Amino acid sequence: MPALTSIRTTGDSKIEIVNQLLLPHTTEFLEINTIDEAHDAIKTMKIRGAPAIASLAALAFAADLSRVSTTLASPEDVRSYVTPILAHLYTARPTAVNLGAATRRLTAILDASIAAGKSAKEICNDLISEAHKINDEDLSRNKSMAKWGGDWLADVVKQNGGSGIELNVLTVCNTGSLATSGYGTALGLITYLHETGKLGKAYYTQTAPYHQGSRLTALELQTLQIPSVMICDTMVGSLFQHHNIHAVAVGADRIAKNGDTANKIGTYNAAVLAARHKIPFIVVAPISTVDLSIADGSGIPIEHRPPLEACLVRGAVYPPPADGAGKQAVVMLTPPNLSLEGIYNPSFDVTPAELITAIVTEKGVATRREGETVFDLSGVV
Ligand SMILES: CSC[C@H]1O[C@H](OP(=O)(O)O)[C@H](O)[C@@H]1O
Repeated sequence: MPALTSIRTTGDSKIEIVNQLLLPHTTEFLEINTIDEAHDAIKTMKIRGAPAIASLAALAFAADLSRVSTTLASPEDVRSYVTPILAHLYTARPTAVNLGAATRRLTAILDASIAAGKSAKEICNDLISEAHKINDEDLSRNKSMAKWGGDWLADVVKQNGGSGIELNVLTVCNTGSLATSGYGTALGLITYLHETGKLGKAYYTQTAPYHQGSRLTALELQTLQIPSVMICDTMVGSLFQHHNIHAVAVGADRIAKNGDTANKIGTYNAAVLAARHKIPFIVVAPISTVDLSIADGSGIPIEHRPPLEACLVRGAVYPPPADGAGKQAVVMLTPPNLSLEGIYNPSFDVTPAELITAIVTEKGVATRREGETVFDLSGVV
């Protein structure tokens, strides 16, 4: 069965996303026809995943500019039109830097094309072409990262006396094709180990409250026929105590210059427990996730989602109705009179660099020097 996809473009260049709020039991594709629809889909998490939201923003930008380019007579008309659009898209979600990297990259193309004295039409073509590259390049870099990280892990296990096969890897959240433009980041590493005969089992946390793990990673691993085990978020410590886990591999939403990494809430917990059990902790993320303008994790903005989202269990009724159509089951987990002020709901946490064993990008694997608590990422960005 083919891998799932977060975004697809149809023959007549329409953009469609799968509504991830309804997965796994309902697969519904939504057309994204405007910038505002793209912004809303990102903000409400119909689409999520740091690289995937950057890809949708870029594709929506390109489609919008294609529609209006003939009305933009001068380079300054182009600048006046695209600048507020890029600024608006960046406001959709604050923590993942890939979205900001994409808008900055398009702004740089705008500046360079104007400085080169190009016509409005040429500038629009340059921007549209670059926007499509942002989406198109994701798949190949994910496969590069998967190989870098998978080969590194197998070598480390062998250096420590292991066989380098039957590797059991825990992951948090969802970092597969539903979070990217294909193959995934941390889940790409797990897929690579499976494809090369080195994987034992993939373990994954449910990742409440959005349940990226139980709703999305479960679906992806079953689709890819990768042997897997789901655990509740509270079970990571017990898993490490009673099972032979060779590594934890996670994605990232923003990596600071020193290697401190923001990722889905619960990642820090897993990192602390991995350190306690001397299990390698690997972050897998494209260079566009590294934010060298931020010195350390204290500078990473952490998104707090609406408190009500922490009280809901999104999913489907079980067993699925006879007609097979999944229903959106939304269950209030708290007393109806609970004040929303009494709910803490950060969507991400920051794992200090000292708890991270390796950071993998499409350029290679970075590890900390002996005795160092921070990374020098210059070799992998
Ligand atoms: C491919 S990395 C995806 C990254 O994004 C997820 O967050 P969200 O589902 O809220 O977009 C999670 O942090 C993943 O690691």
